[in-house]
Amino acid sequence: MDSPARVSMGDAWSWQVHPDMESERRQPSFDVERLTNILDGGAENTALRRKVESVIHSDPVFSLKDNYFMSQNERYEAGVKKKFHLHMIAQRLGWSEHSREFRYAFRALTGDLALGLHHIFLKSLQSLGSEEQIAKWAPLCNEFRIIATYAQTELGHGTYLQGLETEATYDADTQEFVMHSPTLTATKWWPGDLGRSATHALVLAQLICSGARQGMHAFIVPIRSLQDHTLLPGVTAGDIGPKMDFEYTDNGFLQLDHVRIPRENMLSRFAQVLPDGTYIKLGTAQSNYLSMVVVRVSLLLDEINPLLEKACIIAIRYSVIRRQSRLRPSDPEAKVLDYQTQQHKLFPQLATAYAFHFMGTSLQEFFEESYSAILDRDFSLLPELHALSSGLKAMVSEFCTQGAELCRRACGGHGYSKLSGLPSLVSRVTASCTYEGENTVLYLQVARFLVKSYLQAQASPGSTSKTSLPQSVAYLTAPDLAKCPARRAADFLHPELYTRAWAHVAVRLIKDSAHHLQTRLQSGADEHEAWNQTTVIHLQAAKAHCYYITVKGFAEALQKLDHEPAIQQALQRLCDLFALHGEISLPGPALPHPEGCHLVNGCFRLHRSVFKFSTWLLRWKCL
Ligand SMILES: CCCCCCC/C=C/C(=O)SCCNC(=O)CCNC(=O)[C@H](O)C(C)(C)COP(=O)(O)OP(=O)(O)OC[C@H]1O[C@@H](n2cnc3c(N)ncnc32)[C@H](O)[C@@H]1OP(=O)(O)O
Ligand SMILES: Cc1cc2nc3c(=O)[nH]c(=O)nc-3n(C[C@H](O)[C@H](O)[C@H](O)COP(=O)(O)OP(=O)(O)OC[C@H]3O[C@@H](n4cnc5c(N)ncnc54)[C@H](O)[C@@H]3O)c2cc1C
Repeated sequence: MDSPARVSMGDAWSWQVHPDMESERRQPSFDVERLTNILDGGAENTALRRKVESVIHSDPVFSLKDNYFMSQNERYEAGVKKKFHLHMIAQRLGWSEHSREFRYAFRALTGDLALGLHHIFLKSLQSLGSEEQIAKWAPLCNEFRIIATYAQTELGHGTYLQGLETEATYDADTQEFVMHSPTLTATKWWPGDLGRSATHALVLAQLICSGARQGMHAFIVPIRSLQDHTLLPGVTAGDIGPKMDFEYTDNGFLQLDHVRIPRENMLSRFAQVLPDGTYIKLGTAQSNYLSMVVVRVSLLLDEINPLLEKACIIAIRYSVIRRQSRLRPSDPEAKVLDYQTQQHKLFPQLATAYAFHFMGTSLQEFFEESYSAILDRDFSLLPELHALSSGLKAMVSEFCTQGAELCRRACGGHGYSKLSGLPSLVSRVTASCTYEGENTVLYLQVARFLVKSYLQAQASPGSTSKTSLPQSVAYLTAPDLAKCPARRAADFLHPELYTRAWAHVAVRLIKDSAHHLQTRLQSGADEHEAWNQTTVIHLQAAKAHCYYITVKGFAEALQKLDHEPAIQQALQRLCDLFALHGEISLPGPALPHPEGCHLVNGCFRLHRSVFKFSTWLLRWKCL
């Protein structure tokens, strides 16, 4: 069970649970252990998670007590020490690289480990490498005989991958690639573990062979000696210096001066260069972007949403034991959680964390189904997977960043103390809006997919482009709501209604964005200018689509809990709150339309009643 909150009992500090916390936890309406099992994916996983957590929390090497008093160098050294200490524990206990044990250990350590990019290198190797290359390099990584990073972003380009300047020129005479940074802006900048740790880098570079530029490909480049860790000839690298967070990761820079690597070092699942320099394309133009899709999906459940979950737990526990001011002059000082404004700050964040948990689980299932097909070079599901992973990474990181900051502010002065844990959660989750694809750019990728899907849905029946739509946009062809069926506020508490309402909002925005685009084109703007002039509404459409996907995923997950009525009812309140609060937190999509206003007005009235339900529920689960 949860560790007792250390509290002051008069003058003596004790490890007993605070009486206010104790009272909140008394007489739950549902079986908390069963809900815990559901969130863990089964009782067996709960037991395993707790076993791993006890190993981590009882080991003094993993103590966090000095974290906030360390310099950047000390944080980095501590991160490396913890990483290898965990690796030795894993070897001793038989935890394998992709095991549940490792996931639980990482989560228990709040990712406070160095060499995070070493694992992103491994994911990229498994996505882009041939079976032979995986067989060669994966064991070296798993046994830490090499330490690797993923070096894609340059000083001059992070988003626009077609603009990457690092070159990989094939020399048929020696069957080697010549890796070179032709300009200052070609300097690789940001890759984690590059500044001091990595011995190898997966360098994403423009392939030049047979006299042509073939686009971005991935090359394994040795950068430091395995004997004495010094930089190899032609390699300049170092740390990029202080950052907003991630002090335990040595984000670095890299310049290559005509560094030669063997032909076999280009990852070749989707493209090959033959000894004579012939280029063989085995995938699509974007196949080498696959590793970013893989990482975006993995970050949702393993890195980003857990940061909001932790912020909610800290802030709601604080709000139960913090007493401030009086609800009535004759009352004792009130728990700040009893103020509706405090509930209005925190409960939607908790609902969001639960919504993202269930959505992330269903995205993971879709990912596993489509990823294995893509590895076999069936790319039919890749456009939908790219759109889903891009949009949901953008939305989850945006909402988790906003939510964690709200939780921090809800804790008053203590929320500004690093010792609360909240400032670090906020500064860490903030980075997720930028890394692995800047959010605006990723939302626009979704918008591009939505406009294409909408036009496909509008194509005349029987026309060649009238093929069936991908599952996640099937709602574009569903019969639209002629009028909002709700007649009173309580009608909005029906998942089927609010899911359809969100589909309606998304369809309307997608339709508006497509029509705006058409109008610009008809007024004479070329396709690029017309697109740029309508990107703000495209962004709204993409956000509404992602919110609809999340509401739908959460509601569908709860339908599978009929055998757990008490838990289902409790989580239903969270789903209601997430769905309805979205109409307020994303006011743009709903307001302009009569139904939309009806929906929002209903939400405001309803919001309070949902809060009443949730006050009682939510104090419980996360305490
Ligand atoms: C514990 C540790 C935690 C922290 C770890 C942090 C680690 C961080 C690592 C990094 O940040 S690594 C670097 C990440 N960088 C990016 O994500 C770059 C973002 N930019 C892009 O993804 C692309 O450049 C773009 C913005 C999507 C643009 O692509 P492009 O330049 O090719 O032009 P478009 O015309 O927009 O797209 C053409 C075509 O390609 C499809 N597409 C684009 N990306 C993908 C993809 N990833 N997978 C599949 N398909 C993709 C796009 O939909 C277009 O398709 P069509 O519409 O033409 O069919
Ligand atoms: C903590 C952290 C860790 C990182 N780790 C790594 C790593 O390990 N390896 C690695 O390769 N990279 C890494 N990165 C780099 C990261 O991937 C890039 O910062 C990210 O892709 C954004 O690119 P950029 O910084 O060039 O910003 P830009 O792309 O220049 O974005 C700047 C602004 O321009 C806007 N913009 C850009 N293009 C468009 C467009 N087409 N339409 C509309 N607006 C646009 C963006 O929305 C944004 O507002 C890391 C970054 C951070 C913060």
